[in-house]
Amino acid sequence: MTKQGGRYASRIGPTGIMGALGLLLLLFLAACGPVIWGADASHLDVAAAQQGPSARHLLGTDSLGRDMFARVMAGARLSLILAVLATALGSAAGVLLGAFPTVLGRRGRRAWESAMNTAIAFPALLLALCVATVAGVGAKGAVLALALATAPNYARLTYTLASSVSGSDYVSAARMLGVSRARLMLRHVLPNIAEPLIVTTTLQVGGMLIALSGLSFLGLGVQPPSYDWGRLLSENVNRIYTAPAAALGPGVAIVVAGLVFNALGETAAALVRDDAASSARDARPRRFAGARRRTTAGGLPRAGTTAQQTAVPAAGPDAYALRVHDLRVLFPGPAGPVHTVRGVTLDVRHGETVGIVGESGSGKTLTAMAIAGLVPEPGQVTADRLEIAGRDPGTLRAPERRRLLGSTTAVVFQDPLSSFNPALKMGRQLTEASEAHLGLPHAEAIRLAQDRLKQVRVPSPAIRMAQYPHELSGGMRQRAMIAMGLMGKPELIIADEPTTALDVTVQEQIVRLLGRINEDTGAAVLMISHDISVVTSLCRRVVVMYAGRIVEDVAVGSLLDGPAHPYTEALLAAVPHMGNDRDQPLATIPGRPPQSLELPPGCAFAPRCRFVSDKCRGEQPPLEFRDGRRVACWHPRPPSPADRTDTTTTKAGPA
Ligand SMILES: Nc1ncnc2c1ncn2[C@@H]1O[C@H](COP(=O)(O)OP(=O)(O)OP(=O)(O)O)[C@@H](O)[C@H]1O
Repeated sequence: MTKQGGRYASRIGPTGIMGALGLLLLLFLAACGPVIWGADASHLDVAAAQQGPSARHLLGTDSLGRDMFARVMAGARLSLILAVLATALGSAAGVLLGAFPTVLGRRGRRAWESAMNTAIAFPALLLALCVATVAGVGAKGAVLALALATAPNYARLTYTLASSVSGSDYVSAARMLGVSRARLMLRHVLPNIAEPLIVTTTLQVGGMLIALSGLSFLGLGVQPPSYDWGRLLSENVNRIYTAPAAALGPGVAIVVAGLVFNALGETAAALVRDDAASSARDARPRRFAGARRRTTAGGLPRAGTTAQQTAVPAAGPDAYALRVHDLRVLFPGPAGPVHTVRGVTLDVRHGETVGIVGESGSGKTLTAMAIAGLVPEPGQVTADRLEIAGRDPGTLRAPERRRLLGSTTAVVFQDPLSSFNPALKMGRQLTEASEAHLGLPHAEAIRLAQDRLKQVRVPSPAIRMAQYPHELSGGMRQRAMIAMGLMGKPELIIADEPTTALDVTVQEQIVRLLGRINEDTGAAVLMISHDISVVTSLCRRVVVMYAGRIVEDVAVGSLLDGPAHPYTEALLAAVPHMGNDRDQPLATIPGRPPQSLELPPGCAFAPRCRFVSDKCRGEQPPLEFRDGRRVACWHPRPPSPADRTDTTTTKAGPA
């Protein structure tokens, strides 16, 4: 037995072993029951009618003298086949129905949810009885009725599971590569929800067997001369006090078979739970694993409000990899709309490296996700202008938009593990977009993927492509994610905290890799980080965000000479460096960033700023171009450090 096989066997436990043995017995009965006992089961012997148990007739005989034991054994085949058939039909219809909303818009999904909730609220057995009566009394009608009655439950389960998976980074990554909705569902969502669906289906077979027996018992299922356990029970139940064995035989068979399927389902569920727990343990060192990321569908910007901020200096129309003017993202909330990104204007030239920095919650990620069309619902995105590589994705039809984003933009997410589909090998994920968009033959797509992996210095690309994401180290996965972005010809690489989940040495390698790709391919890089020192090591320009707005946009050289916004100054002062006096506590920024719902009327940084004036509290400063940078402050700091005497930071005392 392999190591893996041994590990599973040791985790199956007594319930699983009983279930497995029971399943073998049921399979044997289904395959051989009618062959071995079929003749006895239908042999009429009126002289021996209605006998009690004896050595010849273990369970006695029925009213026509047929051997009840033989009938119970031979009846197993029809009982089991009908239960499996009804479960298969119900689950297949339910999964299809549950996957359907993924191709619907928001309104369509709402209507679907209401329809499903109504269908689920209707009692399943009552529905089955109605359908069985309408579809015709008999085995076919009973199977159809029960399949129809269980489909809505499956549909809702599939929908709920699919919705949770669609929020994961790897689905966003695949969406970003332009993978169509149907393909997303088939290759990325369904394989990852298969386990709970299989567990539910196994449990369902037992329930279905009991329900079908119930319909046969009521005379709505299997009709004579055919018989299943429910039918046998119904024919002999009137003798329960005189010859109980004849009635108890089929009853016990139903209960035992139900228990076998329950034991199998429970064992499968326990194995799935164990696997989930061990993957969670494996993932623990990745600091933010699972805490992220609200990126699923979400609209692309529509033209909306007027620009309120000063754009960066003019350049030719072809000079930009990205142009975004007055970008806004809001989420409807119980206390009114929550404005999370509030009028961001940002142009990135071809080949430029721009870093977005700011504390947690400043709107960095949502800005990037809005650009990539990945803001989760119910987020609403508007912009005066949004162009990637000179084209506005908002004006394109869905397939063209997918193609544009998939071929011109690459997104590197924070957690390299959650960015890949755990159910697919690396090779399939890397080649997917180029096969779908560029129409490359499979062999060529594989060659391209291997080239790209080499380009990002992943050793032995052919071996890596045959592995699953969890078999690669964190740094290697992040390189592979970058390679995946390079499968097209990206003009813009959006890297959302690409190093946060990695250890320090690997962080440095990834930052260097992004720099090299920028030089080699000329792709612009938009790097998001809360660590200003990581950004300055890669980027030539730094955009500082606070409370959903840009407060300073400055070249790295000028920034190191001296920041203009007190918030930028405070961020820089809070970076620990080798020159720090170890006896002194680290500098921190006093106070905390405002919540999106409680933004002050004036400058959002005012409550934490040492240079605050009445004007700051009352009026929001516009983002204005001055001294070669953009800054939103009523009291910008002098450009030269020599002119400064104050600091906005305080020293954190020892705990
Ligand atoms: N799906 C959502 N629904 C409602 N509010 C959201 C949603 N996603 C983000 N926000 C809010 O929007 C604001 C900006 O979030 P965003 O993730 O862009 O911040 P960030 O600067 O990237 O922070 P971090 O570094 O922690 O990721 C936060 O206040 C956050 O709570």
